[in-house]
Amino acid sequence: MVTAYRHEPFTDFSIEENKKAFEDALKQVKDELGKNHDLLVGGERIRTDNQIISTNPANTKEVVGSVSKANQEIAEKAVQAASDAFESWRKWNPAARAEILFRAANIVRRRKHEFSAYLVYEVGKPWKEADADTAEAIDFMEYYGRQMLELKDGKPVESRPGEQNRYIYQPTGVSVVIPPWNLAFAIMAGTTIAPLVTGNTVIMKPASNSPVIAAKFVEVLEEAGVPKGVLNFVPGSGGEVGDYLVDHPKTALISFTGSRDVGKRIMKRASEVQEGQNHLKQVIAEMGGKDTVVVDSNANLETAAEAIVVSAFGFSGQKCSSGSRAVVHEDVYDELLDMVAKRTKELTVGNASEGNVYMGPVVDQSAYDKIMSYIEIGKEEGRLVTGGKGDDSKGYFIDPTIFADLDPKSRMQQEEIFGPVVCFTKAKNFDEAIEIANNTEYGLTGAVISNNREHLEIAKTDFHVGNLYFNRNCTGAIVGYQPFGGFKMSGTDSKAGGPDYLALHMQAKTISEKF
Ligand SMILES: NC(=O)c1ccc[n+]([C@@H]2O[C@H](COP(=O)([O-])OP(=O)(O)OC[C@H]3O[C@@H](n4cnc5c(N)ncnc54)[C@H](O)[C@@H]3O)[C@@H](O)[C@H]2O)c1
Ligand SMILES: N[C@@H](CCC=O)C(=O)O
Repeated sequence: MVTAYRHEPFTDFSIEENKKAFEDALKQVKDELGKNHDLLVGGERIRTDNQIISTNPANTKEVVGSVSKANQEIAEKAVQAASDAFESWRKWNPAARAEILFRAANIVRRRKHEFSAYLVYEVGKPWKEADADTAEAIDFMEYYGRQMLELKDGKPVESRPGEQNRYIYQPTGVSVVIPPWNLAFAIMAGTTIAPLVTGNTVIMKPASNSPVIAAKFVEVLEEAGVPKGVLNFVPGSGGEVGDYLVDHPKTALISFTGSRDVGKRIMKRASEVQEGQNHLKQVIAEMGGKDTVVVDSNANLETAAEAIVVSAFGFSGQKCSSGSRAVVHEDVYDELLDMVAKRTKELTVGNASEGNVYMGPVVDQSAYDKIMSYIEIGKEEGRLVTGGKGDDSKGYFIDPTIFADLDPKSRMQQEEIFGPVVCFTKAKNFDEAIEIANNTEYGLTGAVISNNREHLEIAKTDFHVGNLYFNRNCTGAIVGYQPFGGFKMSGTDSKAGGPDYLALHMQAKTISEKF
């Protein structure tokens, strides 16, 4: 019997002992930085001349580690290894596969701050965000392990006299897992272990900004007992290795999380049936967001201000769930804008490996340049209220930025910026606010801050997002509590961390016998 699932508690860094433990972990990891990490194919470690160098975005001179880079030849070996290993792994007792996840969860739990410290160095996470990312990775292992135990004998269907019917799940095959860099541990881990625990074999191609944390997790899964060939670790360029793996005729399942454009490309390529391929590929594609916090006329404005700041600036706005739009009833617009600006000016920005801060850097030069160019667009399309400055001399720092008075159709209110920028738009009434909230191509998260029950009921049916939050921020879904995934161009609504997720990695089979 396993214990009931409960999400991993977050660390309270206001407690001196916790703060000290985290500082110790940062020191320990600092001493380890710069190591080489190998590829893993068929259980064999491979070191290549071509390396991905991962650096700290808060201090670009600091090398976090180097990771061997695969080419198409190595990718091909990985597919063959995964295909061979599938023949035995698919027959493993699902409970034994789940036990590997429980073991892995405990390995990570025992070294929790160490993994979070890697996230601080590799993607510039503030402590709280790093701690939440590691906690979510643990949650995925604990939750999916338990989900597999529930699904292992299939689901009940009716039988009739003289006829017995069964409905069971079987693994799909070779799975290609392509995670993003932002929830660098949680999403990478969750999307890797879901196909594994359901009996598929995996080729994981990490994001190039976060390959070291992925390499560390691969080590954990090996230690926990994942057999050779079942998990293959193949860092490489999206265009070269990513396309190759997506196109491969032996690929049965693709689990992608990332931007809309790459997601669309993968969907299109995966639908092409290749020579020698006698199946259709299953694709999970979770993509971007342009998420809105709607504030009603009778809202508690303290709650609203807090929700907007947390949604917009948590992890520097680099979450698909980030609330980059605030749509506010005209009666409270000016007052709320002032409150949000005041809070925003108090936020601390800096290098989280040197001390705890609210916001770290953005992830790389190209993200920095893109966000700064949106800030210029914002100055033309709206009114700069606070922020707007950046400094990339040591790391990629951008001040938390607010623009006001944006047209709902402006580029700032339509395009995913993926940085610490929130744009305010005024609405005449609640209906108009929901209409504006729905007017992008995305449909991932949204929040409504209101004390009007009727309006909340309207939002339940009319606010078209996969994750809708009332009187709170629109980020931070917890595994097993708020299954996560979006509508429209935000993706396939797979609901990671939810009860339907594992089934997407399997094929349901009906067996009917006449006696
Ligand atoms: N909906 C969600 O659950 C969710 C979660 C996190 C991030 N995101 C989205 O992810 C984006 C940020 O992440 P990102 O910058 O890593 O996204 P990205 O699309 O640039 O990259 C995601 C992954 O795809 C790989 N890739 C790139 N080109 C590829 C190709 N041609 N074939 C195969 N793989 C390829 C990358 O190497 C990376 O591993 C944002 O748009 C964000 O909203 C969505
Ligand atoms: N699941 C995360 C977002 C993942 C995307 O970046 C959240 O709910 O904030």
